[in-house]
Amino acid sequence: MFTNVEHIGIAVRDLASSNDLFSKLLNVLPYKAEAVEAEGVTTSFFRVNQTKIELLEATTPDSPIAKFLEKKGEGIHHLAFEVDDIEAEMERLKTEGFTLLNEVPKRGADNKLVCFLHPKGTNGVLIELCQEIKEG
Ligand SMILES: CC[C@H](C(=O)O)C(=O)SCCNC(=O)CCNC(=O)[C@H](O)C(C)(C)COP(=O)(O)OP(=O)(O)OC[C@H]1O[C@@H](n2cnc3c(N)ncnc32)[C@H](O)[C@@H]1OP(=O)(O)O
Ligand SMILES: [Co+2]
Repeated sequence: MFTNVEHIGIAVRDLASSNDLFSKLLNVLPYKAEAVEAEGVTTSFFRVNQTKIELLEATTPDSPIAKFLEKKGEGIHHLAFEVDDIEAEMERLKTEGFTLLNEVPKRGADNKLVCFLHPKGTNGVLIELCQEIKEG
């Protein structure tokens, strides 16, 4: 089940200057910075009540963020939803005809397991599913 919008992903060229900009805009400081090597990104997270903003800077030229910036410039990159059971949702969405970009949940930032859906099948919006990794 989709439970809420987990974060809005924004592709930026320079994390330091975008951190300053979003700190001024939101009047809060980022609560976390985290590199996700497998994605070739460094992320910075802001929280506004229940909503999170994830700023993403590319760390490799072949990163999805680098390609996005090349093609579209800075801007909203993806919409992430929290799900209660990512494997069940991936199965359901596959049955519904959505294209999964990874067949197995992969480790994301901010202690999550994630899966992405191809934007071609979601009206041009890159969708990310996130499930909190419960320690223990
Ligand atoms: C996981 C860590 C962190 C987290 O929250 O935990 C993240 O969120 S990391 C975020 C970065 N990682 C990803 O985005 C992984 C999933 N993305 C991909 O697999 C690719 O970026 C993909 C398949 C969406 C696009 O791949 P690529 O750019 O190589 O292909 P094309 O350029 O041919 O694009 C195909 C088609 O899709 C359009 N496109 C690309 N990116 C986006 C986007 N972010 N939103 C909407 N549409 C997008 C692109 O324009 C092409 O359309 P066309 O009409 O053919 O131009
Ligand atoms: Co994300």
